[in-house]
Amino acid sequence: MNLISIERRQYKVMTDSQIQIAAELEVALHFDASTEIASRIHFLVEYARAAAANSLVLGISGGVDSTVAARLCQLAVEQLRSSGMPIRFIAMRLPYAVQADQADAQRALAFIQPDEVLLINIKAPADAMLEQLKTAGLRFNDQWHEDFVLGNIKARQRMIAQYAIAGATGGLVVGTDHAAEAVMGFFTKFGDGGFDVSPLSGLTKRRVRALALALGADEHLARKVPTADLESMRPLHPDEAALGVNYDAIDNFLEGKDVDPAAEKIILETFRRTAHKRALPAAPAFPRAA
Ligand SMILES: Nc1ncnc2c1ncn2[C@@H]1O[C@H](COP(=O)(O)OP(=O)(O)OC[C@H]2O[C@@H]([n+]3cccc(C(=O)O)c3)[C@H](O)[C@@H]2O)[C@@H](O)[C@H]1O
Ligand SMILES: Nc1ncnc2c1ncn2[C@@H]1O[C@H](COP(=O)(O)OP(=O)(O)OP(=O)(O)O)[C@@H](O)[C@H]1O
Ligand SMILES: [Mg+2]
Repeated sequence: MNLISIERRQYKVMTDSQIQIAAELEVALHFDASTEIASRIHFLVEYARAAAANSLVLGISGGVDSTVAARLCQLAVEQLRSSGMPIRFIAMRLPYAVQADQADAQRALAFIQPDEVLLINIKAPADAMLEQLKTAGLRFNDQWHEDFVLGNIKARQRMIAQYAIAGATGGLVVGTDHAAEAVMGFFTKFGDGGFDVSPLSGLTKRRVRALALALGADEHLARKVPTADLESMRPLHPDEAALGVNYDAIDNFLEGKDVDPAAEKIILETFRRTAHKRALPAAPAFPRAA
């Protein structure tokens, strides 16, 4: 069988929804880790040059997404500096008190080798906001509800810290969103969903892990269990438990492979429900003057 017929056969089993969503999220049919690394560094280099940015800024959690995005940033700024542009990569540690997997964040920093590391503890400002909301009269259904609301405040507090540093240094905030999170709307709107450049766009989770390994990260970082780690009542709660479907199924869906019908149903329902998170703010459509 030649290459063309293999490709056609793979494409043929994709459902209409798979084709439409993979196209919307720009998931490539083919993947080669070293080509992806080169093109994503090239993107960061060209964008930062055109924007005349003095810095790239990104939070480092110890998870594989920020590990990969950060290493791409560091390699991009090194390339820019070698061509005479003064730009640095600022890695931000943004724990809420002491994070349970802080050793992994240190391990990630050792791998990334960022120009600069800034540590901001987000507990005090996040707690202060929650307290003010409660003082103003906000009531929660139960402790889980309160913890969930605080979780999104934490994600937005991290966004505030990153934009403060980017604003003060003439830099750009880097995001870690990729297709496997985007399809599920699994991010906090204007929290970790708020950024200027998105070097992992279009990748599935297994492709992010492949980039990690190709960049030289160790197996522990590359294979780490994904966690938003936003809930104080459930530290390191795995994304897959929260999503109700595993990343293998999400990746298979996006890469046009066979997916269990129950998993596909969850993915499609979640994709539709979270459309607003991938869109510009809703606005009235006024008829245009002729
Ligand atoms: N139809 C609609 N049209 C326009 N806007 C709409 C809307 N429905 C809700 N909204 C707005 O969207 C808000 C809800 O969205 P949002 O605030 O994001 O909150 P929400 O989607 O409820 O929660 C965020 C989810 O993402 C997860 N997360 C967050 C951060 C990082 C990660 C990770 O993977 O590491 C995961 C987190 O665990 C949680 O499950 C509403 O409060 C409302 O303001
Ligand atoms: N404790 C933290 N310190 C600094 N940045 C954080 C922290 N927690 C989350 N972030 C930022 O929010 C982003 C979104 O979190 P997310 O959990 O999706 O990614 P990750 O932790 O890098 O990888 P994974 O999804 O595999 O856990 C991170 O990539 C990182 O930039
Ligand atoms: Mg994480």
